[in-house]
Amino acid sequence: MAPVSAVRKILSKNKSQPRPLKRKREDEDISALDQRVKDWNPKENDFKNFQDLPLSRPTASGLEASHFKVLTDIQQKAVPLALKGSDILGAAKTGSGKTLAFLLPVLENLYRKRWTELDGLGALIISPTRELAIQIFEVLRKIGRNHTFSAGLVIGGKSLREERERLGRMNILVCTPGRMLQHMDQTAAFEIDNLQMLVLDEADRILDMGFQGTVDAIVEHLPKERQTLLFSATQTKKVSDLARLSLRDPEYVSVHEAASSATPSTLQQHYIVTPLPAKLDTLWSFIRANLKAKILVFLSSGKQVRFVYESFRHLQPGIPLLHLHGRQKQTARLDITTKFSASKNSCLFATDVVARGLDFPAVDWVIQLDCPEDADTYIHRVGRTARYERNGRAVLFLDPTKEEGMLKRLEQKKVPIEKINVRQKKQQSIKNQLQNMCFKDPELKYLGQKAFVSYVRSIHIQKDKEIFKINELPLEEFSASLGLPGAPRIKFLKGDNAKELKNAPRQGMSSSEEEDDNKPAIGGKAKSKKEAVRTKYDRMFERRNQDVLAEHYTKLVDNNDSQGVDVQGDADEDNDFLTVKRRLSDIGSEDDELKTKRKATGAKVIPGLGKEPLVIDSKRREKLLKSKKKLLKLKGNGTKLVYDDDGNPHQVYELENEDQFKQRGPADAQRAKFLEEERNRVQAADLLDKQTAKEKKKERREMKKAREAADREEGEGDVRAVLVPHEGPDDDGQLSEGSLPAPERPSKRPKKWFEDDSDDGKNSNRCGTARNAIDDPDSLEDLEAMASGLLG
Ligand SMILES: Nc1ncnc2c1ncn2[C@@H]1O[C@H](COP(=O)(O)OP(=O)(O)OP(=O)(O)O)[C@@H](O)[C@H]1O
Repeated sequence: MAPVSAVRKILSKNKSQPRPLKRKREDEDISALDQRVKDWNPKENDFKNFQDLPLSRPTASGLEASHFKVLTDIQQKAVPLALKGSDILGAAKTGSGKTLAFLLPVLENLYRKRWTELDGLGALIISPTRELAIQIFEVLRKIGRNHTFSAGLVIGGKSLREERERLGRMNILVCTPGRMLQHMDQTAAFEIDNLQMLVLDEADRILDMGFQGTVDAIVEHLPKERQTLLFSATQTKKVSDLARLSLRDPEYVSVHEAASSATPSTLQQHYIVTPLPAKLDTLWSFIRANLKAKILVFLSSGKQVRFVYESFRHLQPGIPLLHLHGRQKQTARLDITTKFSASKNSCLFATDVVARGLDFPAVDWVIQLDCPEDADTYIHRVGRTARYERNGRAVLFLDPTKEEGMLKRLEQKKVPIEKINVRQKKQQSIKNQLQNMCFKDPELKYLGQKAFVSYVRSIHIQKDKEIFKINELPLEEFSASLGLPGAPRIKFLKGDNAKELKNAPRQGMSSSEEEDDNKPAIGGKAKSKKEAVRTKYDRMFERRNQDVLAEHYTKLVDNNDSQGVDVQGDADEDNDFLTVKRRLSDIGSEDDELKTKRKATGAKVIPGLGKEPLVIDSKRREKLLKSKKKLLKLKGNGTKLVYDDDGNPHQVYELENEDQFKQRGPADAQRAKFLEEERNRVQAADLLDKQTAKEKKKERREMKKAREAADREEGEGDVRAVLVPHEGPDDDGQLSEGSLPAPERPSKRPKKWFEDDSDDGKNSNRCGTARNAIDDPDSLEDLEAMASGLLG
């Protein structure tokens, strides 16, 4: 997992005031602030700066230290309403400061509620991608530096157990939907009943088809009484979406709705029409002409990203190249975003995994080599440049078949875009070089083939057929332009039907958190057959040399000689519970055979398990009986029996006869019933576990509260926590499931963990604690090192 913060407690060094007196003062301050917020009327009060807002001292000083002074439009409109507790539907252009617009109310509202570590999770912030979640967490860390909340990041990439151990003590969580749901379902000690605020950043994306099931399930776990904030540059107003979140009279705050364009005014937007087979030449020529720029290039799939990155890298354009897509490891992804953020000139090839929310500083150009799936995606992609009053430029590459349709969509969304032409003099062709490279390097050729297939598939699955017309594309020439000897044959999956089309953008356009662009496109059926899901029963029957199953196995599987078993030839045709049909009456025939043999020879017969019976028909064989070891070999293993309540022995695995099985109804119905019963059983057990864990936790919390109250009375010290990411083991050791960590005893003053330009040593938190300087972390490892340094 990514870092999760630890709760730190800091001893106040201010000895001048007795402790109970200080606490009383703070209580009075918070009550006064609360009253100010209640009485405050944003319409009557003229305000431009953060210091004009009724904010707590920790937030105000955090904002100041982070150089935030003047509010942006969306902050001016949304923050006051959110401070007063309204549900908000916030819409504002990209790069206009929406992150602060929801983080400030989160900090302030929890602060005014006197939220402590013991109150559990107070706010949940959901982001569609890991990168964005990390970014939000970083901003939270900056402006929340002087608060006492614990905050964590739950985005996957590390073991569930590690995350689970710290979840119980978090006040604010920034997360991605999939991982969050996993915890909600599986972590007994994770309590969300107290949640006060739910925030969805990029709300329209989180509420769309790709995340629908997950988000609905998350919301089911949350209390209905809460404040909900939704933000996006392309906000959803769909009543059905809002109903799913049970918003209470939401305030729609849209600061740029009346504006003439949906994109920042500092953004220059162009498009060029370039035939599909010429697009790589045009991109190459563009990069060669802008070697000193910072360029972000969007492609429609991870495979395309890899091919263009690898082939351009071989060609050495003279600018650092980077690539990013959802199939990379988390550490690599973080490393690349950090590198691109820090670089002055570089070119990043990426999928839509970075299309939303990411705040790369000073990007000069956003190039859309592949057409976005819709105008909203276009708006988010170009929004990676021209952020917060900076200039930026964007170029959309369109092949002639897409020009008319896409322009129409952009116009409908108020996107001002102008056509420009490529200077033919500057156009260079790399087709021959690519062909040469693909010829010499089979791996590159293979990447090219996959890129081709994934491109065609991404067009095929698009919903908007006015833009994406697969039949009009010159695919043969396109494949040649990638350097391929011929266009790979593409067989579209049967699954690419209307139903799949609904989710198509998430698979084909690669913007999903769990991006999967490895779906088979060629020979899809054969592959899917091979990769069909294997159940535990399938695996059980595939096993060989298993003592317990040996007998059944030989009788049931791979035995086509109709002796006892009738195995179905084509697993694909059979969706039954088990793929094996049994004739159990035959299994019992062994005893009859033995009896006949004995009768015929007059010999003693000793039945063996899974072996030929041993017939004692000579002296030599009789001798065998004296050697236990040899006999064992012949006899095979013993039979394990289980006894029922009446004391009757049974085989461990008892197979019922087919007629009986059939009598109980069709196999499908039986399977459904079995699954349903098991599900209910597990759910009931889960509820019980959760309930027990909750009760234990509550008990401990009450004891702890009482203990702390006693401590405070004794004037032992002030309890404070700072927001700090943490991954190393806590000083209080492992936290067992369902239990709450014992409170840490503040023994020494924590080291300083954050520094920025304004931090001249005079800035201190409200407890007056000095901190040691540590640079801003730029990798997960740095975050971990920093946190463990602190804990050490
Ligand atoms: N009040 C402010 N004063 C100065 N800079 C600000 C202010 N608010 C935000 N910013 C800066 O503006 C930039 C964009 O902010 P942010 O990432 O919150 O935009 P956004 O509206 O969420 O964009 P997107 O729609 O792309 O997610 C950031 O670099 C942020 O630090």
